[in-house]
Amino acid sequence: MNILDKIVADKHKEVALKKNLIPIQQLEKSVLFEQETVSLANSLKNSTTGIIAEHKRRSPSKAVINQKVSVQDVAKGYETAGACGMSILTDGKYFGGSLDDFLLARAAVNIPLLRKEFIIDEYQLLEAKAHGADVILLIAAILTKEEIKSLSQFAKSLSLDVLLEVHNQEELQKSIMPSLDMLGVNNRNLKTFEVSTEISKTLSTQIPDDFVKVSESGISNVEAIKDLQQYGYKGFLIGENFMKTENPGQSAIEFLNKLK
Ligand SMILES: O=C(O)c1ccccc1NCC(=O)[C@H](O)[C@H](O)COP(=O)(O)O
Repeated sequence: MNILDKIVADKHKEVALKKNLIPIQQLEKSVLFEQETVSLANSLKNSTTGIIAEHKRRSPSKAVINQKVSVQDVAKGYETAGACGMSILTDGKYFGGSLDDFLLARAAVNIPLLRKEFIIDEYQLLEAKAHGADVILLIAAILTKEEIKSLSQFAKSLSLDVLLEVHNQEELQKSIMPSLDMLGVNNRNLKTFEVSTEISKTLSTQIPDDFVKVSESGISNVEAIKDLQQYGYKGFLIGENFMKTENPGQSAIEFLNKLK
């Protein structure tokens, strides 16, 4: 079994347990559930930099990245830097994240927040909404076309933006549908962990103009962004490059200063 299959198998068990612990009605009663969302897609469209900065303590490909920094400090640093949005890993087992991290970031900043999760069930979208998310991620590699359609439509009914992630042509072809706001190309093959921004370039011409194009993973310098902008990319998801430093917020500030 590859790592992605393992993550998804664990996620099914986790969601089944949570559904018994916290009923949907309780999620819907959260004050944040009623909060108006801010569109990441609009923020990217209006930006010349397009950085979505990520909070990521560890990962299957890199083990520990940063266990020391506080999520609030990271969030405030990213907002000060001028990031268009922040992505927060909420998976505990493989990434060391949590929904508590999400709440702390929500309380600290006003920029759009993306719940970075392995979404396989509508319940996780209600959780995202109840914790103040503006955007959710759907990963084509772990969902059927029908699941992408129903989950994205449900997310839109909750006023959440949808970022759909692909890694190859087949995933892209099954995913193009009007209930998505952004199409992300993950430069990391989630089964082998190989990383190359070439895949963003190759798939760029096949992404219709109606979607905001986002390039994800393995971006570590301003030159890579300038290059990807030539292929129509408006958003750039960066995690490790900031998180591996002692002060991720400060690293984002320096990075964006070079980009502006
Ligand atoms: O990062 C991993 O090792 C990983 C492994 C398996 C599934 C997902 C994984 N990462 C999620 C992401 O897509 C990245 O966190 C995100 O795009 C940022 O990437 P990076 O800038 O390379 O940290």
